[in-house]
Amino acid sequence: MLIIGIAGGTGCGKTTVVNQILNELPEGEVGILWQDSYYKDTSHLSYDERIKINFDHPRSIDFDLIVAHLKDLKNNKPIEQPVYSFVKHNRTGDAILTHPRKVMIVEGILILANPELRDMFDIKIFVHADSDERLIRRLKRDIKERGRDLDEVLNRYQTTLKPMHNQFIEPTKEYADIIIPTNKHNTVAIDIVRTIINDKL
Ligand SMILES: Nc1ncnc2c1ncn2[C@@H]1O[C@H](COP(=O)(O)OP(=O)(O)O)[C@@H](O)[C@H]1O
Ligand SMILES: Nc1ccn([C@@H]2O[C@H](COP(=O)(O)O)[C@@H](O)[C@H]2O)c(=O)n1
Repeated sequence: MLIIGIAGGTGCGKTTVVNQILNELPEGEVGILWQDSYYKDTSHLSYDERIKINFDHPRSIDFDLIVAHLKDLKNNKPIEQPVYSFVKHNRTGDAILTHPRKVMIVEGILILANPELRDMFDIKIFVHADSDERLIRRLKRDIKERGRDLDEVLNRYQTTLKPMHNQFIEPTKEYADIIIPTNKHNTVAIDIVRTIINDKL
């Protein structure tokens, strides 16, 4: 099994890169773990308490569960990946049966910040877009897809997202084997990643 970690700040284009890689590889050979699926269970908190959580800090993520799931997949065991709701700020209680595949991708803002998880990756990719570009993309996406408004996104950006990005996410760029710039669509980088994956398979 080849395990690829894809990190980068919110809105940099990680999901887009994952989908581009998926399109380039044979169906059924690639599986994905989304870091967002592994936000800690917050069922014990009220909605008003949940919206105050700092979702850009590593302690908001259940890294132990990601690592355990990745180990199971490596041992050829399927796992139940939790489903997360950005609207409820909590796990939904559902899970997606995720089977081991030749290539497993782990995607998320903080996946290179946890040493145990980081050490499990054969290839580490950091997707980069300038912070103004990421903020614009995040604003559009969160309003359209995640039930947010302008004030919520800008307030979260100033209070937690930007400082956490500078403290925990940007520094993990140094661990990357490949940095993909996505201020524009970058088909050359995707071709290179596809070639590397095919080479290793
Ligand atoms: N290279 C790019 N150029 C322009 N827009 C992009 C690019 N990559 C992603 N986007 C757009 O930016 C938004 C956030 O991208 P996404 O892949 O969801 O980022 P992430 O998963 O890193 O948060 C999406 O609406 C997506 O269509
Ligand atoms: N309930 C939540 C949980 C997380 N977020 C934000 O999601 C971002 C990470 O996801 P990307 O797809 O953008 O990589 C992160 O920056 C959190 O602030 C949220 O808004 N609500």
